[in-house]
Amino acid sequence: MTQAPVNVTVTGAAGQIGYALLFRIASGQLLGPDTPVKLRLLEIPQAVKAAEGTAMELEDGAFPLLAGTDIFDDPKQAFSGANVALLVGARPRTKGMERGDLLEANGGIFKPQGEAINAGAAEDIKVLVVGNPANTNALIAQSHAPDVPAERFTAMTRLDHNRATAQLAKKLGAPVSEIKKLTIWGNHSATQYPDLFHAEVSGKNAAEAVNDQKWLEDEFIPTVAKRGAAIIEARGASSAASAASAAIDHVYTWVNGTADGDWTSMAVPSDGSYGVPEGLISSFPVTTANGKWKIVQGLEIDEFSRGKIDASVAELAEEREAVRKLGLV
Ligand SMILES: NC(=O)c1ccc[n+]([C@@H]2O[C@H](COP(=O)([O-])OP(=O)(O)OC[C@H]3O[C@@H](n4cnc5c(N)ncnc54)[C@H](O)[C@@H]3O)[C@@H](O)[C@H]2O)c1
Ligand SMILES: O=C(O)C[C@H](O)C(=O)O
Repeated sequence: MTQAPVNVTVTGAAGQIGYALLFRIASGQLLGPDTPVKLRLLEIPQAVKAAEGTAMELEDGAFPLLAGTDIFDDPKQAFSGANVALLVGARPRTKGMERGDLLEANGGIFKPQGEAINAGAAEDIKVLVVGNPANTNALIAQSHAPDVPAERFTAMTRLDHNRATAQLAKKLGAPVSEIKKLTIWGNHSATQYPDLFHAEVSGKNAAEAVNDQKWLEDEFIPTVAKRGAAIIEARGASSAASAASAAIDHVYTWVNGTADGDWTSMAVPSDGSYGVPEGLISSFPVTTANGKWKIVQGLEIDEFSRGKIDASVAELAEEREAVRKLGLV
């Protein structure tokens, strides 16, 4: 190890995504094979013991890039000096819980975490929110970190992006590596819009290669948008390894850059591009370079896509209104 370790804070470390994520971070897949990492795990007090068990297993992995693991139940300590923060721990929806209750419960998590990031994270902090409702949780955290540049707060739609890539590859019998420029627009929810009209398969337009609007509308979009629910139905628990894998992809791409001629999907604070109200944390096509993301500009949006993007963005605006009323942003 030649460079100083990068501090990676992971919340919800004893949860199922945490279990799938931490070993991949320790093995170098989050930041690259030359970057040592120090893990800072945040859990609620009742789950600290389980997190300690995971830390023992991390030790037993003898990962050359893992410079240590510390466990906290206090956000201020966990985010102190953090260079990368993966906000995975969230309050799941339970029976009888309304959306407003869920937003309020998560406000109790993401407000203090935003404040802790503001108070003590490193200058170059990059935040990825995975815990649902991810876009609005990211907005809550970002609103409570006024000294951190807003663009450092992102939410995860990479899992949706990867799901859409896999579905398209299957439909066309093409390798996933041939699929480029796919976009998820909007919210990480059933209203999200996976866009094939700008995507390419082996250099050709994906929507033209599919040439089947019925499949696109009746199968592709609902399959991708409702995949999370389908996994819960099949597994009896929400996606974990694929979510962890997407979190790795999201941060790796943010830090190491998108390939020439390609882009990825990230939920980022809108600058008003494509008519998405400023400040909403909405998914866009983005390129990344030198640790910074940029929304891809100048794409033509046809009427069909416009309607789908507007519907998902309207849901994000409603969520923002709901958390505004709760005094959370
Ligand atoms: N954005 C996405 O694509 C995506 C995909 C899958 C899952 N998710 C979401 O990710 C979240 C985590 O999923 P999971 O399967 O790991 O859940 P889980 O219930 O297995 O684990 C969540 C962990 O978070 C911890 N936690 C709760 N409050 C916390 C707090 N204030 N600080 C620190 N830790 C806290 C819990 O103790 C628990 O260990 C859920 O909200 C889930 O809906 C998002
Ligand atoms: O946890 C969920 O509700 C689903 C999850 O966001 C997913 O997309 O798999």
